Amino acid sequence: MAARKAQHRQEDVFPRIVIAGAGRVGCFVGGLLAHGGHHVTLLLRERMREAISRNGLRVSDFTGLELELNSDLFGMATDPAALAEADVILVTVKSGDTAAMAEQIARHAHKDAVVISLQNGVGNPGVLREALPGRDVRAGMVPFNVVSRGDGLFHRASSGDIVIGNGRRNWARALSVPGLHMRQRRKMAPLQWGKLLFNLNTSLNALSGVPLREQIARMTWRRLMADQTAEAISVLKAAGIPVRLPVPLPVRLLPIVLRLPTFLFRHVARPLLTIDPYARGSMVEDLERGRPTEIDELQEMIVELARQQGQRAPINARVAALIREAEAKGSGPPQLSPREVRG
Ligand SMILES: NC(=O)C1=CN([C@@H]2O[C@H](COP(=O)(O)OP(=O)(O)OC[C@H]3O[C@@H](n4cnc5c(N)ncnc54)[C@H](OP(=O)(O)O)[C@@H]3O)[C@@H](O)[C@H]2O)C=CC1
Ligand SMILES: CC(C)(CO)C(=O)C(=O)O
Repeated sequence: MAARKAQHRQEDVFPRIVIAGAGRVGCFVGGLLAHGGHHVTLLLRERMREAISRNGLRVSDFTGLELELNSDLFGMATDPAALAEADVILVTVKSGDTAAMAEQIARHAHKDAVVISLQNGVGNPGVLREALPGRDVRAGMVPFNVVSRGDGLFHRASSGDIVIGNGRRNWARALSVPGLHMRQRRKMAPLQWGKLLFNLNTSLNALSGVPLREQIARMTWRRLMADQTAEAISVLKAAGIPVRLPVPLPVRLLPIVLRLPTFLFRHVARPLLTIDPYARGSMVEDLERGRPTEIDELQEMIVELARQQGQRAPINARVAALIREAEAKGSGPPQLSPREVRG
């Protein structure tokens, strides 16, 4: 009994964290947690393990933070059996890999491990919960952008704190470390939908191939973003889905702010969000690497909801079709202009 209590106390102070699917978000978050003193194992693909073994793991961010992690500060594993040691599992695979990762968690992880989805899209926590009945599975929302700058360097290119669903234990407090802050929230769904509204631009960014900051600075792109967002907001409203943006701005004002002239837009957006020149949406790399994108979790969700409401969502449908075309071609971001995207 005393030994069990002591073990629990150990886990409270030093939880063992496994990053399930360490790519950009996973290596950045895992790197900072390890630097902050946590016991971290990156569960990752062999090609990622090799790259990190060769170059080391480095993390940087838009504030100028730069860290080089000693290899003895974190573990790496390509075998999902590594999940067995976890007290906390942070799921950072793309949505198409969630079901397979959930199966691996069900097979290897102990039942008390908390499972937190740090993914985009509103469906992933449900996929995890279905495969992991009775376990503490929480939704999470990562508002910031992480890019791989090569040679084991994972760079956070925009601002915002991670938000996770609440539960028996305040894991947000336990997992906050210098450079990485997390908050808990009771109702995650409105925030996940709000992040989805932001992520509709991730698809536009992949179609343009332009750095995110440059794209947002262009009025013609912002008008398209505004029209696409307004269409999605109207669909979500008709479906009765509450939405909360990841920045302190009422949802209905988002299209209005996007349509402001550039000098005014900058003035309004600056206190809400910092984006540095490295930022590129997470779908760009999917197209570059010929991998399936997360379009089913983004524009396709809006198109399907519109269909259910007897509405149409032509801009979202057009963007989804263009992404599918680019996926099928396999030759990377098609570098379309806003006019070409509108068709
Ligand atoms: N990057 C960003 O800026 C942001 C991303 N997000 C979201 O976070 C999630 C992760 O995105 P991101 O980090 O960009 O994606 P990445 O593709 O960079 O990382 C996911 C990694 O998981 C690996 N993987 C998949 N299945 C397994 C498995 N069973 N075992 C081990 N490794 C596995 C993938 O390998 P392989 O490719 O070989 O399958 C890949 O290396 C997505 O939902 C994304 O939308 C949210 C906010 C920002
Ligand atoms: C860049 C960001 C933060 C918003 O588009 C993102 O979530 C992504 O790239 O997937």
